[in-house]
Amino acid sequence: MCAAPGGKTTAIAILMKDEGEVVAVDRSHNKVLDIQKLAAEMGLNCITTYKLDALKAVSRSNDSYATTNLCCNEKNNGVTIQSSDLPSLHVERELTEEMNADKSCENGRNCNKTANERTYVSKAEIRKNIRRMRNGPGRNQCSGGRVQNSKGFSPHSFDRVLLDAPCSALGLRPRLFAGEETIQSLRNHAKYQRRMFDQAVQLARPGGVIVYSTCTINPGENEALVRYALDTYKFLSLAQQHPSIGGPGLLGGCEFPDGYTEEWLRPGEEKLVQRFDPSGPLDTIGFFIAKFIVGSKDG
Ligand SMILES: C[S@@+](CC[C@H](N)C(=O)[O-])C[C@H]1O[C@@H](n2cnc3c(N)ncnc32)[C@H](O)[C@@H]1O
Repeated sequence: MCAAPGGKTTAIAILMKDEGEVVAVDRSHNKVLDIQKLAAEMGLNCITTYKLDALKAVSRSNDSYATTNLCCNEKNNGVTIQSSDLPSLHVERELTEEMNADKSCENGRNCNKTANERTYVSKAEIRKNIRRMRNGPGRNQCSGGRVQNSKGFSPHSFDRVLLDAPCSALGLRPRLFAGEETIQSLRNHAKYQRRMFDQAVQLARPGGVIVYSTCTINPGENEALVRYALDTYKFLSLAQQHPSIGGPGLLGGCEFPDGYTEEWLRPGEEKLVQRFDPSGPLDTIGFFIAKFIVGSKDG
């Protein structure tokens, strides 16, 4: 979940020796294309991509597996457009010439066509076509590939779920704190992540694994999410991670002056998560990883 641009998706596929199936979803059409491109560049075939909002990752219908629709590009009968299928540059020249010819006609010079023969192509249209040829089609017109739209997956569809959640990114060096986040926006990230995690919990089968990760050092989006997960879903337990190179998680919690409280980890849990601190001895960005085993969901 939240897979674009596909760094972790492709790493997982490589660890799986390109066998089995890795389903990568992201809510952004163009970013899903980025995953496809990366997978193709790396010669990986076991990755299936979908455009899907992680907040709606669980299907509301009874359809098994994914309910998918073609997002666009129906005219191509499902054939992925390769760059060689795009109009070539000589067409660009022809269009430019046509544009110039139109201009001449407008000026009443060098015009061999009768008014009826002339097909009017506006300059804006020509410019748009030239742009499309250079850059590929626009955002909502399938920029060079097909993106399948998923309506969600049935509960328990997956052996393992990685939720690499969108976050405040307070661990990204050298930016770190860019001043864009407020206390409220940090709390909003946490709310959003919990809702995505709720979906991940439903998608993972009993006996499966959920990994939650962020690239922020904000405990509200990390340790507090783990607390929420363990307190809400009694069938989840933290699992040891291999390799384990990050530092321990934060114990305790925090009470803010406005009364808002965050509960973090309890003794024994801190060594089961990995916290990467950009100010620490490891030369890394800030990052956080928690791995959960999904127990029986009955009772
Ligand atoms: C931290 S990045 C993921 C990086 C990626 N996992 C990788 O390793 O290459 C977060 C991603 O979440 C996606 N995203 C944000 N909100 C989403 C949502 N509601 N549903 C699905 N994806 C979402 C963004 O488009 C972004 O690509």
